[in-house]
Amino acid sequence: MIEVRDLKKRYGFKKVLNGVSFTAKKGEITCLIGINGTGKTTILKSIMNLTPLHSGEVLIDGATLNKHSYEKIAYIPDAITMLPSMRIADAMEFMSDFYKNWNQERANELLGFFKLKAEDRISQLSKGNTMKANMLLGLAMDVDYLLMDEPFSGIDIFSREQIANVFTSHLVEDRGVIITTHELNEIEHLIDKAVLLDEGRVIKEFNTEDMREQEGMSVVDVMREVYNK
Ligand SMILES: Nc1ncnc2c1ncn2[C@@H]1O[C@H](COP(=O)(O)OP(=O)(O)OP(=O)(O)O)[C@@H](O)[C@H]1O
Repeated sequence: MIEVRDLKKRYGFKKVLNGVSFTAKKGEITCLIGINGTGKTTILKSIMNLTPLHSGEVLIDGATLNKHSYEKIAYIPDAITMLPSMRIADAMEFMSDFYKNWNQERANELLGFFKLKAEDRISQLSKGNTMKANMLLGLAMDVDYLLMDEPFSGIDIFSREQIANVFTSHLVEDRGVIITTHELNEIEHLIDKAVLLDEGRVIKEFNTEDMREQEGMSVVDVMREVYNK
């Protein structure tokens, strides 16, 4: 389980995280939801220790972040970090050289799943295919937890559906996923837990199935209730 405890973060004088706490379990998809600028990316970067925190802590399977944590967790940012001149095959080779938990077999399977060609150059990929290549590089890692920042942002409905399908496939299996979004349409049915954020705070955290069964409310219903106040 990933436990995020009372994260506080400022950029200069601007408070971005005002005491964020939530948990994300293995085998579940946890979705961080909030409008632009609420701090979703900052939370993911904090979990990965990519940005210094003012206070708070993150525990991965009960332990504070240490060098072994990175063998358990992969971060898929909202833009591909490989050089545009690289072919997808070069990017895969780079990952294989760099990370010992790179799984080439899964990477090859993901190529087929996303209908990508290994010989294509990153600079020549469409936006949707760039996002799929980006996801491939993260999903092919043998890790217990995946953090995905806005995987559906700005891409067409067919690519969004294709990416959504990956969540129900064995390629995600029983891993723990934290995903951020400000649009829920394609993934509402996939998520196990919703964490609603506003101005750097968690304003509601709930299990989506329980909410449906006990209150008869979808995630979008809860969002309308919470954000339209
Ligand atoms: N490096 C930085 N320096 C200063 N301010 C920053 C920096 N990075 C982010 N911010 C500010 O912190 C706030 C939270 O940003 P963050 O990217 O975490 O939000 P977000 O919820 O992921 O937004 P989006 O949905 O647009 O991706 C924003 O107001 C943003 O302008």
